[in-house]
Amino acid sequence: MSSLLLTGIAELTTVEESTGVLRDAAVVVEDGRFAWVGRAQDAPAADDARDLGGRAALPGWVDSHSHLVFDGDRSAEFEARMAGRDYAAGGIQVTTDATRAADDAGLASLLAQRVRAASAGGTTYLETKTGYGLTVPDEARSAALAAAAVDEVTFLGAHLVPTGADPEQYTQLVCGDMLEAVAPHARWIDVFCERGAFTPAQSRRVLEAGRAAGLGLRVHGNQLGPGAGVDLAVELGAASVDHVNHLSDEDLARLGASGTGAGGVKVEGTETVATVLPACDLSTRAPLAPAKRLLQAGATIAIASNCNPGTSYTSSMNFCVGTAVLQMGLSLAEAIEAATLGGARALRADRESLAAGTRPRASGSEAPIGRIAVGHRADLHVLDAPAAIHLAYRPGMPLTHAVWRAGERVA
Ligand SMILES: N=CN[C@@H](CCC(=O)O)C(=O)O
Ligand SMILES: [Zn+2]
Repeated sequence: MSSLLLTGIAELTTVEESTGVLRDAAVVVEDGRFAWVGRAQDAPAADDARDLGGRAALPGWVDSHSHLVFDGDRSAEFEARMAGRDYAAGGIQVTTDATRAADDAGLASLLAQRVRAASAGGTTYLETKTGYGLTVPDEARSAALAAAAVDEVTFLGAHLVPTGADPEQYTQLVCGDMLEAVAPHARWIDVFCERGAFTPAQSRRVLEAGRAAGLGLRVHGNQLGPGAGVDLAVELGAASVDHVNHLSDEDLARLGASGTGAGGVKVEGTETVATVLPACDLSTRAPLAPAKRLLQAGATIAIASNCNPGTSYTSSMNFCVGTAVLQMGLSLAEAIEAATLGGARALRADRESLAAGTRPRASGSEAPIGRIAVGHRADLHVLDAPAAIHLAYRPGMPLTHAVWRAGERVA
């Protein structure tokens, strides 16, 4: 396999403690992984070389929360929200009806377009969820399509109790036949633990059933109001609890104690990551998740797009990171780490070997992601700017210049 030397990197944000931010840097890529990282003046020879022209580079974004398998349009719902209506979970049914009506080829094509758009925006590792099928065959179809298109698949049959269904019977279906049909395509199970969706008791049943089937746990929690999502996620050892807009002091303390920051568990790979979704908070006019306070409490945080047609119709991680800096009060370094290594931690993909009993990733790749370090997957995002702070300094500008995923140029 030939090696590639990339030089002309004015600023390289490695998200790796030992190297930090390097000026006048270079990397060597070989066999889909970083083989060398350092100052350009010290770079070894390689088979090919390319000069990036004095640009900034950073790890590819790890988008650990999206819902990309859907059809239909909900722009009218969004417009009504901008005119003052509140967001309610019930809108999920509108997308579910349109998704069920789509044929396999049409749905696969919509998904492929969305994955391409994410990739063109610097995302090199992508999770997506089911949750707009809500019948056994429709959820299995969504999971199978997702497994062919993204790196990580999450079963979210517990997204909404479909119209006309009995909540207890539907929860039973999710934990039984639906889980059995979807599990072969998925690595994770998730539940929307919220008023209007699933109660804490139903959520616990779903998560415990998923765990018994060998899936890792994720939770949508504390989005629309205070609730039991965080408590449940930490108690059951979920890899991530997402949204986290409405947190009590106890919730902050729980997430702090289960994170790898000051006073936290310090055992990487066991933390419950708090995933914040800045674009969703803007689109629903929700109070922004307290990302800075979570960090101060010792929590590990991730930033993700939550791309979906109801609450966050963007896969732009550049936008999410810029917003986290501008609106959530994170420093640039904190925001970049949350959108790269934080996402990798939320997917337990920041280390080489998978924990015993964990299912393989849909992408089949086992190289660690989220940092620019020797041995890590060569996921590189090059900006059309000399420094990464341009992500917040010039919000909304087309700053992605080039993207390498596992050593292959994808944008
Ligand atoms: N909150 C639950 N699910 C999605 C929204 C789904 C929808 O409204 O279609 C979310 O993460 O925001
Ligand atoms: Zn979501």
